[in-house]
Amino acid sequence: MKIDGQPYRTIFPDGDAVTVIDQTRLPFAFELKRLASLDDAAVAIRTMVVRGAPLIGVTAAYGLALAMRADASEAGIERACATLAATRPTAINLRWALDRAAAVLHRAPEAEREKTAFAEAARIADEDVESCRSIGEHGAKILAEIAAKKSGTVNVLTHCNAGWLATVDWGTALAPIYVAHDAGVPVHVYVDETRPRNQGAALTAFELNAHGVPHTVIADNAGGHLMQHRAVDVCIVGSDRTTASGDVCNKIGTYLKALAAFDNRVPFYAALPFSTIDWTLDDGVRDIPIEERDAREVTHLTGRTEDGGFATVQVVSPGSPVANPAFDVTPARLVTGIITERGVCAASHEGLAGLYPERRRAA
Ligand SMILES: CSC[C@H]1O[C@H](OP(=O)(O)O)[C@H](O)[C@@H]1O
Repeated sequence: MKIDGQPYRTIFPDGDAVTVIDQTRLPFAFELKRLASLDDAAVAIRTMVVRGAPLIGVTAAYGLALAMRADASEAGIERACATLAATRPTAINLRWALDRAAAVLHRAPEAEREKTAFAEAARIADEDVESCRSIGEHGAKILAEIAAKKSGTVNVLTHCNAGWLATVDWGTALAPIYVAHDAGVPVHVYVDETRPRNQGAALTAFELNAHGVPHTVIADNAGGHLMQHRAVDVCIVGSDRTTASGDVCNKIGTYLKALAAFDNRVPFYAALPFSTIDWTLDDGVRDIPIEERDAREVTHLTGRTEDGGFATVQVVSPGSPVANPAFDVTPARLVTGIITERGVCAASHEGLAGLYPERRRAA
């Protein structure tokens, strides 16, 4: 997407390294960061310099390529994959990208593995851009239908950041909003701030401001009230891992929005590319690993001071124990539909197998 008229991807090759947007500095500073080694890539994922399931996967693929420069042996591939896989456990795109790139590398001569790995990472990145653009096209039809039916602005609620900053470009949940907005469909977005990392308030708001999309930032706890008062026409969220049965794992708090949507008969969609589907799982609540992040993310907040600097302050009573699960799972029964690069389907085995027949399980 564009920043001050300049087109950007969230990650791109930069000589013998890769450059990413440092998302920990947004929205108050737009800074680029060079990743020149496996460890640089691993730290960037773990500390959320880069975040968002598809972007995590692409960064891991480039991290594997950077690792090949140092050690392109079979053991080097395994060690690099283990290091990158250990950074964050929930987004399936990480494992998916590493498995895909490693399979290509095992078939390549050792001397060609660095070049081969960079080429595969670039292919994964390009595919992500095309998948997300297609998600936007399919999802925009839903928004256009709602706007036409009500003869007015379609109000979308979204949670966390599933925009172009969470992918290589376009985004997943925000892609339909960009496509609809650019096509002249009147769209307004309620942006959940999304405690504790505030990806909504910091990143989604930054994106929508940059693209000129009307939006309103709200406290996480306001969404249910707005849905009760018919202020929300549809919810669209992203996903870090969706099971073959349509259970949707996403940022903590998504499940609560889905419950409020279900209770108020507000359509609730998850937008995700093929690389976010875990075909090996059926019961997401039971089987998807939920990342537990550092307590400091809950006890402290970092933001801009009145004089334009940065500061971190404590917001929780000292000494109180803290829990910080980073994701939750919305059961398929609460999901109206899944918006993918191949179209929109029901959140079910049948729905997903209909879009991905090559994944249909033997009866
Ligand atoms: C398009 S994936 C976006 C997804 O990733 C976010 O998690 P995190 O910021 O911790 O990487 C969140 O769950 C978003 O919905």
